[in-house]
Amino acid sequence: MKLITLLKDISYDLIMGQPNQEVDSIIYDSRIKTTNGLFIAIKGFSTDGHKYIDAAIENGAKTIVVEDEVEIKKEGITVIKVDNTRTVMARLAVNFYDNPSKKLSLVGVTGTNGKTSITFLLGQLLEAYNKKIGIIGTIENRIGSTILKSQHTTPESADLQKLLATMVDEEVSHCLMEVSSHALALHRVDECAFKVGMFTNLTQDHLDFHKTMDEYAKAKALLFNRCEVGILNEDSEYVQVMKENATCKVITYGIDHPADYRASDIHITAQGVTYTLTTDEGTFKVEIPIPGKFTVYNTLAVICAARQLGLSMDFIVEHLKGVKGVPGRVQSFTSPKGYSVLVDYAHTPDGLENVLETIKQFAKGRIITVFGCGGDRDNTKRPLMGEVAAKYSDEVIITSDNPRSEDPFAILDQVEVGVKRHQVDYIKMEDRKEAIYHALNRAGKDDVVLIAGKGHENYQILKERIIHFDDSEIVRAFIQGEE
Ligand SMILES: CC(=O)N[C@H]1[C@@H](OP(=O)(O)OP(=O)(O)OC[C@H]2O[C@@H](n3ccc(=O)[nH]c3=O)[C@H](O)[C@@H]2O)O[C@H](CO)[C@@H](O)[C@@H]1O[C@H](C)C(=O)N[C@@H](C)C(=O)N[C@H](CCC(=O)O)C(=O)O
Ligand SMILES: Nc1ncnc2c1ncn2[C@@H]1O[C@H](COP(=O)(O)OP(=O)(O)OP(=O)(O)O)[C@@H](O)[C@H]1O
Ligand SMILES: N[C@H](CCC[C@H](N)C(=O)O)C(=O)O
Ligand SMILES: [Mg+2]
Repeated sequence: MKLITLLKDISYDLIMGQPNQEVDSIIYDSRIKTTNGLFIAIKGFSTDGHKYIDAAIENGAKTIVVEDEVEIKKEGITVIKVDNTRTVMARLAVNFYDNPSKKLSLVGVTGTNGKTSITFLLGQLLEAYNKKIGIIGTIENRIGSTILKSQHTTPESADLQKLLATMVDEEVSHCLMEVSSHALALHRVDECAFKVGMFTNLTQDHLDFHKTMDEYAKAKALLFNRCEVGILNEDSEYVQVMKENATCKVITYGIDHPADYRASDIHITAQGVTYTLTTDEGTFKVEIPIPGKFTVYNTLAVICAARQLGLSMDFIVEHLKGVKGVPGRVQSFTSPKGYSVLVDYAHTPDGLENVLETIKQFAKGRIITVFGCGGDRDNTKRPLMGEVAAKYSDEVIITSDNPRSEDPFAILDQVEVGVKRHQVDYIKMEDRKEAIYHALNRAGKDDVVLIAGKGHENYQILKERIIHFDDSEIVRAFIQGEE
């Protein structure tokens, strides 16, 4: 494609070279080899892409897009200067891939917790309705039955538009995408046309990045400027921020407050939830084989979205009865010794509180919680998660999550500060496998062991390397050894 075609709707200065330059790919990482690549220099949090322009040219880039003045010695290079390379990257990618989000029904889900769960549940309903779906999110990216590895919950704009274009080529009719607050703030989803946007909830996380809850909420609210219909949780204390910023039609769901889709008469057991749904279409009995009050919220959102996408209420209610749980979300195992184990992805104070509240409702014995907190992430959530774990558990084992570049023992100490706020038996065991074994060895009949924080993850990110690590695999092997 010619550079001049790509620059449609972008204001820029041509610093050197020629606008008819051929462009065969859009990249933001100099380490990628190209023939006629267009390299965009992004000022990041750890480094500045402008430093890698020579490396990008060495690897085949012929066009460079910059924010700063740069000196380029090599001949035959075209340089374009713009005000903001992140926003321009999104526009260039949309032009390069011919605006793929307009060619399918794009559903975006934002909120602190529940995004993955909602995309998986809605995906199951749409597949039952014979639609070919795409998923973009934390666990994986998926095109029909083809699974692709995901690096981020929401990809960078250039990668995202490429993925959406592949979905269009593969005749995907609906793409269900998790939209993280980082993605909204860092312009990864700029220029995407969402048919439906969904808001789950907003509780503490990512304050290392957003600094305040208000800034975090405002980032989430950006989604509701980009969609046709916004589906909002009326029970969230941040729903007003979403509404104030929404330029789309709004539909609400909730339990505690009047809403367009409202659940009442809720029953929660270890096997699942049932509730009565009231909408302007009437009253419906809903049954879902996944436990947790959050399952009520997640399915209310899913039902609203499915109605917007044209599925009938009868179809939705019938198929929700048979949905499969989401990998690593309240995934349960039973030991022949009579205790049960839940592997769950709760990694925020609210997520952990929700899953522990659910366990409390059905646990006949003691609750033993094994968890930790990720490194290089919001460190203010660590004592809060410790406090929640101690409040609901009979025993707490503080261990490592993904320590990343941090000292794992220091993270355990920060969690301990919160654990100490309640009277509870606790121990710190840095090695996560040992910690899980310790918990399982101590569990007796009717006890429930919660292993939280890593859910579906099959790796552990340490300072120097990433190792294979899978909570479910460890639990399964341990329980098999008891048979
Ligand atoms: C805060 C954040 O999101 N940072 C992401 C961002 O980094 P950045 O823009 O600061 O980039 P940088 O590393 O400083 O580099 C600047 C530029 O130089 C380029 N570069 C760098 C080195 C080189 O040799 N050549 C080169 O060209 C880089 O490609 C980049 O374009 O862009 C990078 C490239 O895509 C990401 O790897 C990086 O993710 C970091 C590692 C990260 O951990 N992000 C997490 C927090 C994240 O995004 N999480 C959200 C939410 C999770 C959730 O709650 O669901 C997600 O959507 O996954
Ligand atoms: N609606 C909800 N409200 C509160 N907690 C929830 C909700 N749904 C799920 N959870 C809890 O949060 C954990 C994470 O859920 P899920 O993976 O669906 O969230 P997410 O928004 O995709 O998270 P991430 O930010 O990591 O992408 C679950 O394992 C469960 O314990
Ligand atoms: N999407 C979240 C996931 C956290 C999962 C937890 N296991 C961790 O590594 O902190 C994040 O990137 O903050
Ligand atoms: Mg997710």
